[in-house]
Amino acid sequence: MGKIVAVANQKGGVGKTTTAVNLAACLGAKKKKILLVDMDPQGNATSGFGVNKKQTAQTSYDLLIGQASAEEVRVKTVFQGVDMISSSIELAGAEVELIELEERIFRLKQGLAPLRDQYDYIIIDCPPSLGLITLNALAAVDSVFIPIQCEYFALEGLSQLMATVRQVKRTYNSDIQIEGVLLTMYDGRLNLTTQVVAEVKKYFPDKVYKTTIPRNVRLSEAPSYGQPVIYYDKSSKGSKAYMEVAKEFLKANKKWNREG
Ligand SMILES: Nc1ncnc2c1ncn2[C@@H]1O[C@H](COP(=O)(O)OP(=O)(O)OP(=O)(O)O)[C@@H](O)[C@H]1O
Ligand SMILES: [Mg+2]
Repeated sequence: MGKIVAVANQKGGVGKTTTAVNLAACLGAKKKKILLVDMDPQGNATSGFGVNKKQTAQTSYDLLIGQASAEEVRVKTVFQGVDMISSSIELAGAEVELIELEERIFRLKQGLAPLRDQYDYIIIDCPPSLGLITLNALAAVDSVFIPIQCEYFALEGLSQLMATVRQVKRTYNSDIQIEGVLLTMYDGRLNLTTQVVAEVKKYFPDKVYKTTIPRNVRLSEAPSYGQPVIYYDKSSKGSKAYMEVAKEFLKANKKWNREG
C-alpha cells in the first residue's frame, strides 16, 4: 500500500508546489510509482507537470465532489513514473460545495483509496489555506511535509498549522505524522537565514531535513516549460537539491519501499 503525503503550509508562496512537483519527479526518476494530486485551484502543479488543463476533462474537483472515480480522473504524464490528478479552477468552489456533502472531511481519503495499491507514494499539493480542501488532504494522509521559506515571519502561522494538524490527529486521522520540514529559498550567507533555521530546528527538533533548497532561478523557470527541474536543467543546483531531498525522503521511509 502506498504512503500518502501532503505538502502543506497555509502560508502562500513558500515552495509547496515546487516541492510537490520536484519530489514527485525525482522519486519517479528513482523508479518509484508516484501519483501527484493537485488540490490547489491555482493548478500550478498541473501546469508545472506539463499537463494541459484543457485536455483533462475531469479533475481533483470531480473526485472530491464524488462525480468521478480516481481511475477516471487520473492521467499519465510524460515523465518517468508519475501519474497525476490535475486540478482546475472549479476546485475553488469546492470549499463551499463540500459543506453540503456528507462525510465532507473524508471525500479525498475515500476517493484515493482504490488507487493506493498502485503507487509507492501519493503526493498531494495543498492550497495556501486551512480550509476544507486542506482538511480533506490531512484526513487522507499518512504524513505531512512542510516547506518553510527562510525569511522574516517564517514561523508565523506555523503554530496555526500545527494546531490544525493536532486537531486532525485528535478527530479525523490519529495516524498522521510529520514527514519532515524542508527549508526552501535558503541562503546560508544571510544572518537571517541562520536565525530562521535555528528557530525552525527548535520548533521541530527531529524533523528538519538535512538537505536545504537554495534559491535557484532554474526552479522558478522550469514550470513555465511544463517540466520538473530534473528534466529542465538536470545539472542546476535546484535539481541536485531536490534529488537529495528524494534520497533523504526514501531513506526515512525504508519500511514503505517495496522490493523490486
Ligand atoms: N528554491 C527556489 N528558488 C527560486 N524560486 C523558487 C524556489 N522555490 C519556489 N520558487 C518560486 O517561488 C514562487 C512560489 O513557489 P511555489 O509556487 O512553489 O509556492 P507555493 O507555496 O506552492 O505557493 P502557493 O501558496 O501560491 O501555492 C514560484 O514562482 C516558484 O517558482
Ligand atoms: Mg502552490
